[in-house]
Amino acid sequence: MNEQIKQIIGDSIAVKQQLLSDEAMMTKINSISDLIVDAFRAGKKILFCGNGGSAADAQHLAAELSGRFYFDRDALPAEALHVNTSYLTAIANDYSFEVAYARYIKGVGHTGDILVGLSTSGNSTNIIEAFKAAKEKGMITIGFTGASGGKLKEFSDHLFNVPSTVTPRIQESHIMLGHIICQLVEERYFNPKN
Ligand SMILES: O=C(CO)[C@@H](O)[C@H](O)[C@H](O)[C@H](O)COP(=O)(O)O
Ligand SMILES: [Zn+2]
Repeated sequence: MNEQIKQIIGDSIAVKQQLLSDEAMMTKINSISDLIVDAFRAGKKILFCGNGGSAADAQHLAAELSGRFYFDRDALPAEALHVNTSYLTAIANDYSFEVAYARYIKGVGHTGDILVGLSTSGNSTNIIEAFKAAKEKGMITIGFTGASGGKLKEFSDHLFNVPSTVTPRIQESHIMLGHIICQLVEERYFNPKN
């Protein structure tokens, strides 16, 4: 029993250890954080989307920015696309779940806005459709996926493909990467004097 638990924790650490030793990953985290800061300075917003646990990650990360993270400061324009359940259930019921996020992007997306999609497989159709709609709107797309990147790779301007094929292990690294980016964005945008 304890061995199984240790195995799972070890597997999660091993994925993060790979990220830790990936210098290109450090560079990418830095440059994406700057890209998001630049977008906010230009009056743009960031949207997040995902399914299941990744929907939870999407709203978690959006709230770090729209709320507060490490210190008190003004809100940043960030939201997750699934949080309006009346919208989501109506569109899923009247059209299809596949188009729910894409339709929202068509309504609110503008050139230079950023769309972050979290999909461990990289193959969730509603996320891919959202990325296609975002590209048509001139938005910047950032994919968070598993090792292969799946179909989302093709539609991602920037890709964080975590080196694992196991959904929960990938998600655990997604939220770590997302937290790091939110911290860097908050520090760089507000430049606290401490
Ligand atoms: O949280 C988990 C598994 O850890 C699940 O809810 C998981 O997110 C769902 O099965 C998703 O539908 C998987 O979609 P995706 O990551 O392949 O886009
Ligand atoms: Zn989960």
